[in-house]
Amino acid sequence: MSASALTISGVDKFYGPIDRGVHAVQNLTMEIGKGEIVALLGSSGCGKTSTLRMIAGFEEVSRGTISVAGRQVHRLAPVKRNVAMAFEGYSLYPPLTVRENMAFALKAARLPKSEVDSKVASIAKLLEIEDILERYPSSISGGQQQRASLGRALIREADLHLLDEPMGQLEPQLRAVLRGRIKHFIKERGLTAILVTHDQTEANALADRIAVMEGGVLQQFDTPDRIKQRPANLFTGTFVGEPPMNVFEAYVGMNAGKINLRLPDGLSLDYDKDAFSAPVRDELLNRERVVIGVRPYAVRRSKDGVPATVSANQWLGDQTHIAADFAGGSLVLVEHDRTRLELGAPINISIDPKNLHVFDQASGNAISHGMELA
Ligand SMILES: Nc1ncnc2c1ncn2[C@@H]1O[C@H](COP(=O)(O)OP(=O)(O)OP(=O)(O)O)[C@@H](O)[C@H]1O
Repeated sequence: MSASALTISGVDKFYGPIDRGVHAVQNLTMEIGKGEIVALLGSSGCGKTSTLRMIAGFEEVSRGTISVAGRQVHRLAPVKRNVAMAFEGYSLYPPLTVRENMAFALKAARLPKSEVDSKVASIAKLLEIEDILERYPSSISGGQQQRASLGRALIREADLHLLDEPMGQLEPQLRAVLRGRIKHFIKERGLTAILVTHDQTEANALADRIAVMEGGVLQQFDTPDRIKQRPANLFTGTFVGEPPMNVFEAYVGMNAGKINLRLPDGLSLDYDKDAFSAPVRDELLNRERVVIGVRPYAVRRSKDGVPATVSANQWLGDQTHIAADFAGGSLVLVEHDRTRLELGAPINISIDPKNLHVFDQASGNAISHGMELA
């Protein structure tokens, strides 16, 4: 990795007294390289905004340290951190026009007027807000305010750009266009950006690495592909990916030379011993119970598979989502063709062992992904 743009070490955030208040962020440690785009992804209340606000300096750190570009900043005022932030609540200066809001930091840094004008013009074009530059924040829509706030952050030269739900108010089409442009803008200039989002499409599209958070705890910090292919635990496995990963509890056994994963309702997935690598096989056979997971795209129908009953069937225009009652629960499979299956129809499903994710039943931590140990 290139030089560190941000180092967070053992950071805790309590709202209220330390060790007694709300423990919003728990022992967070992460390092972000210069030029990286990182998404903090998680559901509401997972601690992502608290993390961003501690980096910016709008919330105090209860414990631990934060360094930006090699300089400890967690005790400094926000203006001393050389960090630019676009806020979810926009926080534009009401008495200033959109142009003045965007130019504010550049003027304060005494950049020549011609340079300020050309920077404002190019970012306004990028964000499609050229027509509202002379308007005041109170007279523009929420989506326009959001883009103005984003422009005000991106225009600055800073060690770190923090973007809090930067496109939450925008329509899907505009959001998709801007995502591409913003990523290009950030990469072209070698900026380092951290964005907070609960939208995994946004995280996948923009970020080099995604930090998945839940309950104030960092669950996994990795590339989008690795998070999909090698989820660290049941939480990331089921949180990231659409439709979500199917999961079932299973008893592990060995019968007639086969490894059996016994599911509720007397069903069993049976695999040749050699279907798994020796280390994975050993880990499996060392346990009585596990949780198995399979992505809906990896479930196949096959004549000699395990029986299930269709409970829903939806054609989405480019793929079919089939839900089936299976092993005392529900299983979703995705097929690329238009599949005509009546509700209540019997099907048989099979799961290739290379697509099987296995998790520890007690901790939820991943044991194996296909052939490889986690
Ligand atoms: N000022 C505050 N006082 C007390 N508790 C707070 C405060 N701000 C946040 N919290 C709590 O801290 C936890 C983390 O909140 P945070 O806003 O960081 O989560 P988030 O993942 O960004 O959520 P959202 O997506 O809804 O903004 C939540 O339980 C929240 O209720």
